[in-house]
Amino acid sequence: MSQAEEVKTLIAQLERFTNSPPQDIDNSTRIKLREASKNLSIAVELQSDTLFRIGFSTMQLYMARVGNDAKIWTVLAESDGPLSLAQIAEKTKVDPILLKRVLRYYASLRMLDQPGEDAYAANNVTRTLAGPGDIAVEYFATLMQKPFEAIPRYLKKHDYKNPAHPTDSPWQEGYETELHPFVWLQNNPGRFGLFMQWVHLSRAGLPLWFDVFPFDQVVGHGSDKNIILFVDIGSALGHQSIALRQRFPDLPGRVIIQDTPQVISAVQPSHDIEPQVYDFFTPQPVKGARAYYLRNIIHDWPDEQAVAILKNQISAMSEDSVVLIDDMVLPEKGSPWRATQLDMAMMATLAAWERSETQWYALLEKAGLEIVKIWKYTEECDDCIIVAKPKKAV
Ligand SMILES: C[S@@+](CC[C@H](N)C(=O)[O-])C[C@H]1O[C@@H](n2cnc3c(N)ncnc32)[C@H](O)[C@@H]1O
Repeated sequence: MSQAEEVKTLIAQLERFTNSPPQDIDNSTRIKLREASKNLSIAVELQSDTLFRIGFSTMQLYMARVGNDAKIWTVLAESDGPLSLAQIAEKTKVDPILLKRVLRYYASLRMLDQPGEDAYAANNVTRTLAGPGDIAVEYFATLMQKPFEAIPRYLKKHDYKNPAHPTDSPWQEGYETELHPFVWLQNNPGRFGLFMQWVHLSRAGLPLWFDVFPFDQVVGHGSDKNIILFVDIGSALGHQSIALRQRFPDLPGRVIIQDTPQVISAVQPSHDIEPQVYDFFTPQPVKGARAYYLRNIIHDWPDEQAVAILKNQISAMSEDSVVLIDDMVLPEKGSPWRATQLDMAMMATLAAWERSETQWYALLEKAGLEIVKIWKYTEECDDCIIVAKPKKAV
């Protein structure tokens, strides 16, 4: 077969799968298929394709927001079948002349399907944007817009040094503030709520850490109702602790969630979980717990603060205690794009970072901890549970 014939066959196969996406494949194969087709698409780009793809990348976000604001996504997603332009205009009150242009844009970027000249239907992207996607669009188009836009300005001004001070990053440049984002967010409760929703949503649908890490065996073995089983530090509203209780309903032991006064005051007590105000820059007050769990906490901070947080836990640990760090552990090559984008967001907002395995070993060494084992539980972000113990106790 000539290369031209080979390509023709591949195009036919890709079109077939695009029209009817394969259902009977495991998640790992689905990711490989997604990446292979995306990589191929970029590999065959002309110069002008690249310029349009990158140059217009923010347009898609703002046009997605138009779809939220004008309820185009929900109108389509709630319909049992395709709708005409007139029907969508009637329900959304968007000028039909404008609407036709907007729908044409969405169809060209597969944000909806257009099965006929005057027929528009929801696809997988539309349904995401109508559902939880509206939160993500709102988050990136509002809260993240200023720090992201400030990245080049900030880096140039700072001679391209890696941001390493928590209150000196593109966030402060973009918002013209001296406040750390967590303090800024506390002063802006509406924005804080949006941030928390995004934190939750950003991992929706991915495996949970105890799908891979055998918590009941490694941490919960021989537990009883009097032991402190799990301390969830910087827990937010405690989603992970609730999920843990739901997964191991018969595992006895106390579960404590800790966060700032503002967050803890918003917690609705449930699942026998004890909320507690705690500042992780002070020594841990809960002594001798089986597990001190930090999910997406250490990645929020540069090394100096990360070490301080970890040292504050060591002073409370007993022989049986472990630290469980739930964060990304990036490989030296081939990090997933979700992870690298989150890493740039950490740089832009918190002067913080997602760390590679080498960097985790170095950081924990500085904090006086030794890594016992790293359990990877997502392919999308290389999320891992790092099990660590104080150096002397290993
Ligand atoms: C990125 S969120 C992670 C939340 C949660 N662990 C999760 O993975 O969903 C960081 C959390 O750290 C909390 N936090 C920030 N500074 C803190 C401090 N000094 N002491 C305790 N919690 C703090 C924030 O309120 C927020 O809930």
